[in-house]
Amino acid sequence: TQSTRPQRLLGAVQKNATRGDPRSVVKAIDEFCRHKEWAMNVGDEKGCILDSVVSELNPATVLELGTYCGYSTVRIASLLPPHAKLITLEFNPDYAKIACQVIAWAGLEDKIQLVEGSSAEWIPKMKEHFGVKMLDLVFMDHWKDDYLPDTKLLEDCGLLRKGSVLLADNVICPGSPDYLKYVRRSPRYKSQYFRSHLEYTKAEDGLEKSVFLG
Ligand SMILES: CNc1ncnc2c1ncn2[C@@H]1O[C@H](/C=C/CNC(=O)c2cc(-c3ccc(F)cc3)cc(O)c2O)[C@@H](O)[C@H]1O
Ligand SMILES: [Mg+2]
Repeated sequence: TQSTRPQRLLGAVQKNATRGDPRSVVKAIDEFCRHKEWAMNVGDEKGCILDSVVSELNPATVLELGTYCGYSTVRIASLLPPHAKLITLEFNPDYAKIACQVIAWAGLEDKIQLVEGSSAEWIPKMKEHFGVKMLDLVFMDHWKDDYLPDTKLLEDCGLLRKGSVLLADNVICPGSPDYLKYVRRSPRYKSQYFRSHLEYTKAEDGLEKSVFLG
């Protein structure tokens, strides 16, 4: 049977990256996507912006919405302090299976909790099920129409505190206009646009960083 693109991406990681070396996993995926097959990872250019936001924040608890193949999961987790935790939600079982193996290859299983399920189902369970008190960082990279409803759900579930950071990918391409309007107009957020390019292309895209003001 034909392999899928995520399966071929995993193959590139297992062939070219060193087990236990997260940066080599990130590099192997970027090479694969730049020279073999494009895939919707945040990529190396926006990835550097992601790295700087994570490093500056030094978060103890991170939530990622939309694991896909685990590229940004590995990228974020490789920068977390020793006891920090990253919970990543992915509702496509085939993608979750690939991401799980990418995360294992990077040797980051201890920092990452991959949950197979939807944001709508699991955001309300964060506190009781994972013992999460507050989220220091949320990286949004799932369906773009769900950025806004899920942000409201995070607020309603009391998961954001003064200083919590929402970092959203693709606010230009494919775009999430309703989300952008909301965080830029709301007095409860201080929002900032980091201009960049759509992964592995010259098209404009960017990340929006929004600090919750409480
Ligand atoms: C709604 N709740 C959800 N809960 C859990 N997982 C969810 C999810 N929604 C989606 N997912 C998962 O996240 C991932 C979805 C990502 C959606 N991303 C995009 O569409 C996207 C698309 C592009 C893109 C840009 C230009 C273009 F021409 C074609 C594609 C670039 C990106 O960086 C993207 O992130 C999948 O793995 C999906 O199964
Ligand atoms: Mg994206």
